[in-house]
Amino acid sequence: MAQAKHISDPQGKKMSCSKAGGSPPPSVEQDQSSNEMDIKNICFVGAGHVGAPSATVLAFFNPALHINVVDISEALVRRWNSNSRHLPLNDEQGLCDLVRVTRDGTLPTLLWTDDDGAMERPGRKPNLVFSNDVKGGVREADMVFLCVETPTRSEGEGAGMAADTGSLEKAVKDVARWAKEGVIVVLKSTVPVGMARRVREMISMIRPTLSFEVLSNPEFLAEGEAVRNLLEPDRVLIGLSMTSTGHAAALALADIYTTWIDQEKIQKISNTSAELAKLTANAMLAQRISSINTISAICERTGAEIAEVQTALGSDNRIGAHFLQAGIGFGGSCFQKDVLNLVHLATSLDLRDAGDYWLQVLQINRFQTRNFVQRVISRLDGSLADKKVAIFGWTFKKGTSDARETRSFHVVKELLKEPVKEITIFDPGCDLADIRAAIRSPGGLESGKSECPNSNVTVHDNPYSACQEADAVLILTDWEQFRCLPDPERPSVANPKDHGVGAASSPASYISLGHTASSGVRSIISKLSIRDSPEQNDRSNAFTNPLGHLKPELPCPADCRDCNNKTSLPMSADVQVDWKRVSTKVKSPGWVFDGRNMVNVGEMQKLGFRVEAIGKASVWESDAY
Ligand SMILES: NC(=O)c1ccc[n+]([C@@H]2O[C@H](COP(=O)([O-])OP(=O)(O)OC[C@H]3O[C@@H](n4cnc5c(N)ncnc54)[C@H](O)[C@@H]3O)[C@@H](O)[C@H]2O)c1
Ligand SMILES: O=c1ccn([C@@H]2O[C@H](COP(=O)(O)OP(=O)(O)O[C@H]3O[C@H](CO)[C@@H](O)[C@H](O)[C@H]3O)[C@@H](O)[C@H]2O)c(=O)[nH]1
Repeated sequence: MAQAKHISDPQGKKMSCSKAGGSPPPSVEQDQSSNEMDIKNICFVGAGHVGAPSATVLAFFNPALHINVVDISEALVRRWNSNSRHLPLNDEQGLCDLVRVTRDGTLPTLLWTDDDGAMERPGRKPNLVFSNDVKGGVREADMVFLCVETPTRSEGEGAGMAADTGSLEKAVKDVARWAKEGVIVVLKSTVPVGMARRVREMISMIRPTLSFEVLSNPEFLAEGEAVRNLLEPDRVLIGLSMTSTGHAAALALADIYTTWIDQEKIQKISNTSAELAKLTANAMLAQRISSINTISAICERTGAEIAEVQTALGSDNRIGAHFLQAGIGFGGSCFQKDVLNLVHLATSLDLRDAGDYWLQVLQINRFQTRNFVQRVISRLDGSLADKKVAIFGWTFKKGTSDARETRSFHVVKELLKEPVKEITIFDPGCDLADIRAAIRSPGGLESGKSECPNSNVTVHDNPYSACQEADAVLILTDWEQFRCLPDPERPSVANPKDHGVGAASSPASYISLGHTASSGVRSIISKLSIRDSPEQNDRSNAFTNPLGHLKPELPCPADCRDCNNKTSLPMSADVQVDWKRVSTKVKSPGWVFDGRNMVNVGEMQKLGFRVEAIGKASVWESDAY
């Protein structure tokens, strides 16, 4: 077991958690520094997009803590324990190496000093364990982070609006049943406002004698940037109940974060404020996208150019340049559900106008997708009968293999309302099997086939077969691979299958990715090298420079299930679509509908394409469609 991490207050007094049902102290202003909690063992419940990267980064910077990550999914845990070829989330740059360091430990290495001497840097013991043992993980823990999914409820009261907290409640029951005295429960999932209070009530009801605290610690990482966001968050919110034990628990959590995050970034606020701030952050980001998308539609009809408008807006410091990229609408597992959650909250508080305001953000998102599809149909002579449409991009954004709530799905669904002859789908980062599963899922695209019995949707592992004889290519995800740049030196894909799975997860590619545009990896490298300084090492004892220390991996066993279930990512991240080659495949006049403003229209025209771009009036027909 790793050495105990001792978290103490400046005055060194001790205080244990109070019973949940106990009466709160008279004032929140009382002695907030008089607490000491001995955190040695942490459990993360949920090894998904949030739980696993959060646990890994926390384990990395806190080598003295033991971290268990537990999940009910056997397949997922098997992959977290596998050879790095099969690690989940291998599109999260830097994550694979951090997992290897923390899960496997490291070897001692020699370091060269300034005077050409050498000193041995000791290896590091493993302190991260993935398992399905929820009971064991919770039982040992001084602190439990709940990181399970909270999708929109599909049935019952609030269906289609409220968050489904079923998985969270199940995890809370497990905590109530098995947790030890004094446990700190940390809500990392995005939850409805009031959830911390409900969790407190649930636990006290199930186990009235247990002493515990509940903190809200919503996560703000974005997929594809998880490691960078976790290393350098804009802020860390710690929501607490304003009691002395609440403060003590918040202090214990803050002390763990300050092993790598500046104290000033940690905001201690009430549980309710933290819950509402998380929903509002996502709602406001979504709102900006919907706002700019309405303007892009106006641009298309007036001749104004969205790129110019965006630059003008973004250079106003009060507005800022982020989240002003017009497109076919926002996707992903969070924005829609969190806006709906906010609408549901406002409506349930009898604030109908406030709810309607946020609902409009989602209506505009749907409008934007329909508007784009209408434009496609209009340019293709008002009918898709006998037309083949090639979709470039399935994931909800670049840099992730995740296609939850992707707008591409909705575009294809809209297209299938027409008697379209054929739709092909190509995505450079999404597992082909996942795309096929989404098409076949209940409510998936095949349900559209009844409206369009002759339709034919196929998934391709390269862009060239997808666009063979296509009447139009639709760019729906902002993958860098789709850019058409005036650079004759840029490599093209001779055989896309040469650049396969795992490219982003081997140590070699970690280094090679460092010189690409990856700010995530650069950020890790710079953080790690900063921590080479003795002062930094003393502060947290954190391990540095994992690249020289990684333990060699054992090959997969002959019967490795994950080798047999091999995923197939078609292209590597630094290879562009060869648009010249595409131009030889598609049907004349070479329509390209750029839903993410990825291609350089001038360059594409030189190749003979007709491009219709978001937020740009058509140069091919003067009349509005
Ligand atoms: N995905 C993101 O980028 C992101 C970012 C910030 C916040 N969030 C929020 O974080 C939460 C988790 O999101 P996610 O994307 O990581 O979800 P996910 O689906 O990727 O992972 C959730 C995991 O929890 C496991 N799980 C469910 N119930 C369990 C239980 N009772 N015991 C043990 N394991 C259980 C599931 O098997 C799954 O692996 C959600 O509330 C989400 O809104 C997500
Ligand atoms: O200017 C922009 C920016 C984004 N998008 C789209 O918006 C969606 C969401 O993008 P992004 O926010 O980058 O991805 P997520 O991984 O969904 O992250 C969001 O949702 C997470 C889950 O709550 C939060 O933690 C993050 O802070 C929040 O950015 C994607 O479809 C993007 O293509 C645009 O259309 N225009």
